[in-house]
Amino acid sequence: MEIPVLTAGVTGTKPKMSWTRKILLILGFLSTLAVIALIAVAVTQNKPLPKNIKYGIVLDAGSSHTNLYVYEWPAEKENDTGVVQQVEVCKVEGPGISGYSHATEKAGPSLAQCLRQAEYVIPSKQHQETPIYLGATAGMRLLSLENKNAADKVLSSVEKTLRSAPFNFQGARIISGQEEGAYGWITINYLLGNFKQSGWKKLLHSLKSISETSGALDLGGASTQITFVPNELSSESPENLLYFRLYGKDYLVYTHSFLCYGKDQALQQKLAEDLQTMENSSLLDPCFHQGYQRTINISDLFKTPCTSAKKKQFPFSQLYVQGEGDYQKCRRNVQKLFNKTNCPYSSCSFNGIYLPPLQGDFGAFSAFYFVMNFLNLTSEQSPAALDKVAATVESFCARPWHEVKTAYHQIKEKYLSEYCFSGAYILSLLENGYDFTENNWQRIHFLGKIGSSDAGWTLGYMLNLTNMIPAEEPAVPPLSYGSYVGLMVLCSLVLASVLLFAWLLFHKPKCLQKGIV
Ligand SMILES: Nc1ccn([C@@H]2O[C@H](COP(=O)(O)OP(=O)(O)O)[C@@H](O)[C@H]2O)c(=O)n1
Ligand SMILES: [Ca+2]
Repeated sequence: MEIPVLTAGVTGTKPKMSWTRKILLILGFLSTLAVIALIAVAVTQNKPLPKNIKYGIVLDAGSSHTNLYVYEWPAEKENDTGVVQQVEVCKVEGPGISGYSHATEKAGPSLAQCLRQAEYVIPSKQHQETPIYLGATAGMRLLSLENKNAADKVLSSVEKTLRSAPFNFQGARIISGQEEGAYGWITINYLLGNFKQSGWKKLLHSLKSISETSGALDLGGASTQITFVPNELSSESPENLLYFRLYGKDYLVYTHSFLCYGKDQALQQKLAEDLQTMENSSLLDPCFHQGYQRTINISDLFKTPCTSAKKKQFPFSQLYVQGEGDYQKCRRNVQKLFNKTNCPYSSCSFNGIYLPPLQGDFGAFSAFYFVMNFLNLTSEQSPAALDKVAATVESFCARPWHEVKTAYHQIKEKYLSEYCFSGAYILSLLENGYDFTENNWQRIHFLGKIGSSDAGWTLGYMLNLTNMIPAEEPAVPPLSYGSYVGLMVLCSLVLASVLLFAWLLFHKPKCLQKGIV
């Protein structure tokens, strides 16, 4: 059988390629190469680089104990919002540093174990560049009022120990109540992302010229702070007003710190007040559980500047406290700590201190959280109404001490015995002191942590001292690096397709010609 020979069009010599076809072919080849190169660049450049992490340490020297916090953040993003987070907290054994007034040289060494813990958490090659700060709060404020010399010695001892640690020592000092309030407010708003204004929120805010921040309520052992942005600007009491410019926005913040109104000093005040009308040494106390007993040295009760004005001669040296477990009576008892009679301003909290009308949501942390969390009253999903909170404290106070002790045997007796008083005190402070009502009660959010970081003043303090909160919004390129590369690849693909299409259009290859395909 003869095999048909296809000879049509074949002349024996190769057909000459036209110059336009050649250029198109070269262009097509080059754009394919460019696309491959761009994709390769996109893939390799977007691989996560090894993270460059920075660290900072803050010690919160509170009246009851000291906590050491380690924070970390990516070095490149120092000025962004919400990038700093807590990676470690270490609770120092023993009392707060103000508790070393009779053995001041022991204050510093008490911090050694937590410093070693920080050395372990932070890579050794970064120890030298890691700043370390210590801020002391109301316990040291009181000690310095009572015995300035002892307070100075405690701070020197603490400084000596911190200088001997391998970190970059930046100072150990007593912070003011104003700073404590302000830094607590900065911390929670930074962690809640309230300073960051992106997308529609930014547009909405610039239209309405508002910026929603959350107020801060901090309850310690020796002082308590209230800080928020009031609705109307008033210069009635300038010492309570602070001005901040953060991320391109102005904030006028009201703050006040009540020394002696932390929950431990408030209890001392209450007992000192009770003593004034006592004829013998035994006190039936409605703020402790029935069956609970405690003996208190009267001289200890009047040592603190919070009670010294009530000091007088008593015919007994010890006070025998017997629990009665009566919440209503306790509330009436505690309420006396808030003097509402004189107010030289348009409105006051108590003791003649200016307080503008409450505004917005509040984050309540430290002992506000510890106590409410113990009483199971911190659920964010179904926040309890004020009457439910009062009923819960009331029924807890009514439980006999032996029952409470058995039910919560894992909790230290000192803490456990005072939750009834603390619950009543918190309600009295918020209701009688600050005038929270059933209408705005649910705007209080009891928070322990936000993300991985504890709510408290320490983070705000570090952000401020390391200049990590810029006054102006950092200029950011309109596109992220990834989006830029992506867009480049897309453009090249479009270009390549256009070229290919042009080539097909002007130089129809045979396979596309009618009749063949
Ligand atoms: N787990 C905890 C830890 C502390 N606390 C209390 O929280 C308060 C912390 O106050 P603090 O030591 O920071 O004192 P300030 O210097 O802030 O007034 C103290 O009254 C502690 O007893 C608590 O109730 N439960
Ligand atoms: Ca505190």
